[in-house]
Amino acid sequence: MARERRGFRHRTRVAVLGAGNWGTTFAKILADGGADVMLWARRSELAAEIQHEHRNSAYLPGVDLPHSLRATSRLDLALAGAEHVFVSVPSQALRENLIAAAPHLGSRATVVSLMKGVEKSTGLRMSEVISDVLRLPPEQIAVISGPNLALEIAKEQPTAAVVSSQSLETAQAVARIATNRYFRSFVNTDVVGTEFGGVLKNLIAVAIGIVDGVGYGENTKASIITRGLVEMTDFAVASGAQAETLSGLAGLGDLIATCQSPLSRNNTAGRLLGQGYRLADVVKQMQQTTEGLASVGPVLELAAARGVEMPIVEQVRQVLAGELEPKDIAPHLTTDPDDDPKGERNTHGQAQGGGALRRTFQRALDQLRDGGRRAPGDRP
Ligand SMILES: NC(=O)C1=CN([C@@H]2O[C@H](COP(=O)(O)OP(=O)(O)OC[C@H]3O[C@@H](n4cnc5c(N)ncnc54)[C@H](O)[C@@H]3O)[C@@H](O)[C@H]2O)C=CC1
Ligand SMILES: O=C(CO)COP(=O)(O)O
Repeated sequence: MARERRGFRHRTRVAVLGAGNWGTTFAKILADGGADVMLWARRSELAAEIQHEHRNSAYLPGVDLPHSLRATSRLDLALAGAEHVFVSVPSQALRENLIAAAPHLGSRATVVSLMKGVEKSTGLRMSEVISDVLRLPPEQIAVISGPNLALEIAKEQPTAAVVSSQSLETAQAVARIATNRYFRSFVNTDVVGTEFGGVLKNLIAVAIGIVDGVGYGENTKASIITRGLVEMTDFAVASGAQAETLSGLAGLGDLIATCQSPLSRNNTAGRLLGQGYRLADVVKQMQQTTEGLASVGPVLELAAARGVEMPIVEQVRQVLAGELEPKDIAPHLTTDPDDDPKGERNTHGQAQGGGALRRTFQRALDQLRDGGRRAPGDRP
């Protein structure tokens, strides 16, 4: 935490690894919040542009970066003395980057994932990969997620996010430095829910892009978003998350932002698929990280292992594999509304989950009736 001492202002030393859209934007958030930030870019030309011209023209055109933000392509310099290390590389490259960073990492540094994917080869969440490679105790690991389209934040449009760590103190310490006049970090201790919120909303955003590309309208999209949130919640709860987290910033909040915005790469990739492009062409066209395309397989494997049905995510897989026409994607709505007035059943008459979500809303209603303060979940 930045603190005053006899006129000397201590600025927390932090490193950000990965100078793409989100890494650069997050480095700006931290620098504007008063931290002493060193951003690591793989390419020396990019590091030089950020350091000397205060720009990252490839990823954030038109955005002026703070002059206090320094950049380097040397990992050892980026990590020297860093108390907190924020990581924003593509999920599939996290492990190799952590292995390279490990020798330069201070033994007490907190490592914070900014990423929204799962490792394809292991099915591990990003915080699990961090734990696996670096052998850090849970209180030195945190994750950040929320409705955070990078370019909007780089333009200083007000936004909120959640910092999550098993240790509330760690989450609060990270939230303090990751807060400034346009960015507010809330905290929770539900790492599983916070991470899976970010992973799963990408898949629903791909589905929304697909139906948008086909030309379907708002009813289809609203149905997919609503049923998608049920799938996200059931999957996350079966994985050990708290349902409340999925109705907070890292779940519903991010789902709304990503499904609505043309800035979303997942949404854009889906739209191209819906317009009839084949997956290989879409991948070629997407110059930036599109996590949802890599997460579909591992998420469905985990869902099968946990006995969770994910009809929308399964249809996304089928479209990606060329097994389903984009126009045939459907939100699997109730076929007989009288059959199940409270829940929603699929075409086979099976309950489509939603129990956890319903319980959350019920608890929130009960709290309101009791004169309670507010639903649990993201806290200031
Ligand atoms: N862009 C956004 O609005 C947000 C992105 N995220 C997450 O942040 C993570 C990174 O995404 P973006 O910054 O948007 O992606 P990006 O594609 O803009 O940037 C990725 C960066 O990683 C670098 N990179 C690529 N392969 C690498 C490797 N093997 N080793 C090291 N660096 C490598 C690229 O050169 C680039 O600088 C993703 O998990 C994404 O889901 C989270 C919130 C918002
Ligand atoms: O995570 C994001 C917004 O919160 C960014 O979404 P995309 O990765 O789809 O661009």
